[in-house]
Amino acid sequence: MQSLLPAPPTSSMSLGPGGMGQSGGHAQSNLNDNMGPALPATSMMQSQMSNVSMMHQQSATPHYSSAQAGGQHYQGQQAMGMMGQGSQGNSMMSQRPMGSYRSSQQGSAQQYMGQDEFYGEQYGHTQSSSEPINQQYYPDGHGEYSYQQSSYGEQGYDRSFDESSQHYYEGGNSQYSQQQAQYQQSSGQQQAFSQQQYSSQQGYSGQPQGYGPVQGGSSQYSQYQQSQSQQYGSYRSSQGGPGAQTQRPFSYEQTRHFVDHRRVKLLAGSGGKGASSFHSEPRKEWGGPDGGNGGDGGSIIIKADRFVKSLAQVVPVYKGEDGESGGSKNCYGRNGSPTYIRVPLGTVVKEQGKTILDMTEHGQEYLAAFGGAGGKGNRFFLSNENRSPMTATPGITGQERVLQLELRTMAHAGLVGFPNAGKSSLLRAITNARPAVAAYPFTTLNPHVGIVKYRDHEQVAVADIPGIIRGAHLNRGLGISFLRHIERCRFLLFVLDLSAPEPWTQLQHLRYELDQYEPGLSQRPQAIIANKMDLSEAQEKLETLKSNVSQRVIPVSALTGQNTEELILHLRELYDGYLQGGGNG
Ligand SMILES: Nc1nc2c(ncn2[C@@H]2O[C@H](COP(=O)(O)OP(=O)(O)OP(=O)(O)O)[C@@H](O)[C@H]2O)c(=O)[nH]1
Ligand SMILES: [Mg+2]
Repeated sequence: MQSLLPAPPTSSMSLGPGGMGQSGGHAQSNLNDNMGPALPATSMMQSQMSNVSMMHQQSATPHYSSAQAGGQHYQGQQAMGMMGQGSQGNSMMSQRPMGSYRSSQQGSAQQYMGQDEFYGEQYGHTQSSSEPINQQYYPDGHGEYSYQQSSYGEQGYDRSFDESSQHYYEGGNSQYSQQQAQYQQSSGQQQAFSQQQYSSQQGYSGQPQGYGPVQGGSSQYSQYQQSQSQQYGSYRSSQGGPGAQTQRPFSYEQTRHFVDHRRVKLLAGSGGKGASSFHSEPRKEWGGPDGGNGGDGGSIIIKADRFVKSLAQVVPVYKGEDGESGGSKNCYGRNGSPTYIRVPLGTVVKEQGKTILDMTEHGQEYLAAFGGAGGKGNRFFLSNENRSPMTATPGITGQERVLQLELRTMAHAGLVGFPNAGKSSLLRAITNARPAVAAYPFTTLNPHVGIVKYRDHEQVAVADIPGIIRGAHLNRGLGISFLRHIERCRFLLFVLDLSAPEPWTQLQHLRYELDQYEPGLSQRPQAIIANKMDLSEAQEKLETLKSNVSQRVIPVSALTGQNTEELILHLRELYDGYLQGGGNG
């Protein structure tokens, strides 16, 4: 069994773009093979490219140089970070005039790098480090922000620019970034571009504010703040209780981009109308009806894509392309092209609360809304009885649906514990995943997935999810919305903090919260991990803990790496048990 121990952990993944997972693409296929039918291809798609920052900059260049909008997005987000400092937002801008700074940039790639430098100036941090050690700069949660920033380049690796540019802004953030980009730009030409980009990329309409010419920084900004706070008002209510609001600074909502549920309205394209016309040419006055049929409307298709990490880029409304109208001379209208909604693997499609489909395989498609059939031209109605039909029918309206999309992380094992128990530290200790670690609660805001690789090439995916606290099922803390991510985990690793006064009560509370979310969830195959064994008081508590629980307790120290081998081996035992059980139970 000892030979199964991995050498050093070599691969990892991060679910959210905020993660710093480092697995290469090749690891994905291996894991997919091992995940069994219940866990196909899942978390693999969620892996991210290695984040050597110099490589980011290099490889980000083609992306950004090909689309200027990227620079604008990024600018907007940087500006958000600054504004996250509270009232410093404006004053910082005055320290460094953004307009002239931007206008001196020659291309988007340079803008990107320039901002990096600018960011470094402001915060004393650059993206040159692959470690998410930003907490030293942002003890109040800005670490998460900068962390997400550093993963920006990673996004560019494995997705088209459009996807990555939309990815970072949940709800109104994209609007915000556009406005901010506009705000920062002094050139009228650039402003025009920004407006155009907005309408074409985001497809929003009726958002008057922020689209006119810049009227002066402060008024524009205050206008923004109003709309932004409204947008986030609704977001907060769906995400977390009052605890969540007080725990995180304002920038948390601004920069949060991992989205695991979306409600989408789908309006498939309507069919084009049929034409009514008659052929006419010299010496052939009554040439008969020649009105062509209209084209069919474009359908809307949901497609699972392993390169998509979250539902952040899914917009609230999708409108399919309408079919073209038929024309004279028997010309048929063109069919509307299908519209694709790309979603991560593990997305569950629901309608009115009922699960319709589970998107678990890369490339899997679901035709969610049918386009309407095109109308018939008058040629269609030609018959022996009626030699000159005038009738032409309009196209049929496309199907309309409202669906809920829910992302559920797919991993073999889920780390469950109170905030600060050391879940992220543990994931770092046993895999190469690099979730942020800090001494304040709720450091982790998105699920992260790391891979434990064994010498026989088996791979076990371990998910780190945000901390759960007592009353989480009543939406305290970050609530239990994240529990949906461990719903699919085949086994649970309860991480207990042995520096807490009574770690065993933590265990009871965790089990209770899990069962409140889904009865029986806490009964999955599990191990209890007694973390922080390096502390002096831990040994004594370990004995009490062992006497209080019947399950196996594995004492470890995520900080020093002490006894993590036992954990890795036990993980493998659980995994083997899962495979023997058919791989789906
Ligand atoms: N002494 C000691 N400290 C630890 C150990 N593991 C984690 N810590 C510290 O505990 C604090 C919290 O660690 P995290 O890994 O961020 O905890 P978490 O469970 O991921 O926290 P949330 O993300 O907030 O839920 C950090 O300051 C770690 O350095 C350990 O084994 N020993
Ligand atoms: Mg954490």
